[in-house]
Amino acid sequence: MYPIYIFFIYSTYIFNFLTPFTDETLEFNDKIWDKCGKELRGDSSRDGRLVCYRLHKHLLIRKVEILSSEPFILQYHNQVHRRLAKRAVQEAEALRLEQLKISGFTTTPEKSQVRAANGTWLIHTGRPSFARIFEGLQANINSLDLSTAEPWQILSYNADGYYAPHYDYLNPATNVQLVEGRGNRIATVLVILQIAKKGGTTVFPRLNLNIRPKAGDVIVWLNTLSTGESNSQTLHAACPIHEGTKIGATLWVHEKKQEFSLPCALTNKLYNTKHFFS
Ligand SMILES: O=C(O)CCC(=O)C(=O)O
Ligand SMILES: [Fe+2]
Repeated sequence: MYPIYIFFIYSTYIFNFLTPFTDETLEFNDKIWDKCGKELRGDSSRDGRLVCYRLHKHLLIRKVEILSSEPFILQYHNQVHRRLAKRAVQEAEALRLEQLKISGFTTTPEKSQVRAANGTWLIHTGRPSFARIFEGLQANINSLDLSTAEPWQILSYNADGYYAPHYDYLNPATNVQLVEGRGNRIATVLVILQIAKKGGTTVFPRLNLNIRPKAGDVIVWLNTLSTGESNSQTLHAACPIHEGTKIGATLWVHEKKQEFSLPCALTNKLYNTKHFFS
């Protein structure tokens, strides 16, 4: 069992050099972008799996869709109220969003960067709307302790913006301090604050899944198997924006502190619904 870390060193919040786990040269080609324009439902088309559950604390009904069971990908519908999402967009726009540097490799020189978006980091409670969204997420996602997440990463993609195929799982060799301190990025929580008029879906090419969320939806997925190994099926990308601006805010949640809510890997390498909705 992992030692329990109570304090995290804030100096690890200097993140601009963080790299997604792109050791293998990823295909950055039209085949992946082709999937962007399609209705691809992954394995969720096999049977209807819309799960509704009641949040006891707030007496609210939530609708959660299981988009993929392996890896586990959930869409929380209308998790963030429209007005709150709008206020968060205004707060995000008032921050200094700049082209965040991120390194990686692509195979086409004209798209030589991994991401074309403006963005910034923001601590969880750094702005009132973001603090409320964070609190709402924590009340809904019982199985993850979000306090181990890195600060919000707010991304604003304008026309022609995109985020090339990548894993959120970090390369432990190049992110030693963060991975040793908190473990790797076990989960990603992506809050959609504003959608583009055209384009900008979130695609998981290896799962044949192209997600077209609404503003206020939250997509949650697990980047690892329950053994802690990275799951290469989680390769994903933000499709190019053709019109309008897409704004999202991501929490990358780390392994440490999740020991008691998620299963040990004694028999089963995979997570399932009971770990999320019990
Ligand atoms: O904006 C998206 O659709 C994807 C964002 C993403 O991959 C991330 O924040 O890690
Ligand atoms: Fe990502």
